[in-house]
Amino acid sequence: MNESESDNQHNQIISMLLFFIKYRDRKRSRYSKMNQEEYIRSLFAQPDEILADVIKSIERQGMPSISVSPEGGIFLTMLVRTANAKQILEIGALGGYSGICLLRGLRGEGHLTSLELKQEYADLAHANLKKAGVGEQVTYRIGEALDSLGQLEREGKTFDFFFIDADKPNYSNYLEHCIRLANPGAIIVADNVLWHGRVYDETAQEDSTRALRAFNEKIAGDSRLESLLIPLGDGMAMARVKEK
Ligand SMILES: C[S@@+](CC[C@H](N)C(=O)[O-])C[C@H]1O[C@@H](n2cnc3c(N)ncnc32)[C@H](O)[C@@H]1O
Repeated sequence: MNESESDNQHNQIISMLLFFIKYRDRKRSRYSKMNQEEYIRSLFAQPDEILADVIKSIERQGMPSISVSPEGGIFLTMLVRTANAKQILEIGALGGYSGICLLRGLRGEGHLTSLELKQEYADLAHANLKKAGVGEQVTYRIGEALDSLGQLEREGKTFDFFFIDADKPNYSNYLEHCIRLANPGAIIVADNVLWHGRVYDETAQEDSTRALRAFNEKIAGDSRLESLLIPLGDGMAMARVKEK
């Protein structure tokens, strides 16, 4: 072996060793820099083209990026399916992300009534639900959700599943309406109830924080409900309306 061949062989061995060390370290550090949310998401939230397009459409329209988290969306689908819900009420549509997740949980027949303040948001949500193949199973009611809820009560409508995800100061009012509109055994879910940890930071006293604290106390203590707060995403409160 001449000098240049020996150098070549030496370089090849070094490259193989470096490759081995890099591969070993990558395997070791797969999870090391993840937080709890990223860990859960990496395992359970599979790439989803339909939902990714919803997020892109929201950004394109300059709307706020405040859809439910991917794992929260999966949870909604599973809950609707497990509850065997047929009639669903959503408060806060935005671009339709949660609407798609809720409708995915239906076993065929069923309907989503979605309350949204802004016509242009409901229009985008409806377009996205149509693209997802569930556009026929939704009705949007535009305006203040409290007005729409009163209207639904006057019409004698009832629901099996509720998702509260709109203005935080009204969460307790929304809960009261949902209980009145609930079929026995109905499920009520509300998003963002940990409010990035502010609800248990007693120095945090903004209106939304105080309202969410009051909501958590109400849903935890209401004798008409069985309830729990699940630390998923930004916190999801969940309750089952007891049979009377
Ligand atoms: C957090 S976003 C909803 C996100 C949506 N649930 C999702 O995950 O795809 C809140 C939505 O509630 C709507 N909203 C806010 N205040 C409202 C009100 N008083 N009545 C009805 N909708 C309201 C907003 O316009 C916004 O679209």
